[in-house]
Amino acid sequence: MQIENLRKHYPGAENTALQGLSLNFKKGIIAGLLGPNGAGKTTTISIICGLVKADSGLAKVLELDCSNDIIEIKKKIGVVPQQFALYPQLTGKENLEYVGRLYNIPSKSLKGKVSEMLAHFGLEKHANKRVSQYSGGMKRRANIIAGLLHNPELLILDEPTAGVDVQSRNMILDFLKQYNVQGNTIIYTSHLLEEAEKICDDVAIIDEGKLIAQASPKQLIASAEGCNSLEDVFLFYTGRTVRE
Ligand SMILES: Nc1ncnc2c1ncn2[C@@H]1O[C@H](COP(=O)(O)OP(=O)(O)OP(=O)(O)O)[C@@H](O)[C@H]1O
Repeated sequence: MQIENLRKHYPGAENTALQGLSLNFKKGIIAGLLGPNGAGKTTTISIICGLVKADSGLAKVLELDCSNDIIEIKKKIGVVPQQFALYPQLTGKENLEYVGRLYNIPSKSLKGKVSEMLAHFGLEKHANKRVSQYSGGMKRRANIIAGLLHNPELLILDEPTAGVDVQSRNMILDFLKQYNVQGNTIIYTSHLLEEAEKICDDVAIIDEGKLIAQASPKQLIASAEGCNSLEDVFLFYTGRTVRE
């Protein structure tokens, strides 16, 4: 992913969401896009996925231009949004089969793939339950499956472990590591810095729509004075003031 001097001001908004954001993530890694509330993480992801149009600047993924090649990009990337992208009145299985059809997964293989993923994420017993009856952790896991059913080479997740218990979180993180080992790239946002420190190869800390620091968690910790963890580094660069 390559972002250069990206700017975005939402019409009528008080603050500018992205103020010349530049950053690169290499292929094949697990990358963390970190920042306080309102830093511009979701806006960045939305521009990459073609959901939001930047005012200016360049955004490329997999050598494709996010403002022109969005149809091609959508085939190759998977996006797991912060909000659940599931129909509450449909069962988990129905939701995922619907998503699979949107991605043109052949119906012959779709049912098998959905069953396999439901089992992998510990949801096989709940496949025929309506999503409205799922717990928060179950919805999170189903939401992740919906983003990767088509086997994307780049998976982008916006706070995939928000509000889940330790068991679900471990399952999700183990899956992400495994998916990465298979050669896929992962970019994810999280407010859980201990988690990001454990799984990310490269971390970009952004604040007020700009890049503040980028390196591996180890390098960031070593180069920021008095810091022993990624959370220390985060506070070192972004301060202790509570954001709106
Ligand atoms: N649709 C919108 N209309 C107006 N302003 C918006 C809109 N979406 C985001 N913003 C503003 O843009 C800025 C960046 O928001 P964004 O959601 O990208 O941040 P974030 O880093 O993802 O935050 P969080 O960690 O809280 O999810 C904030 O000031 C936010 O209020």
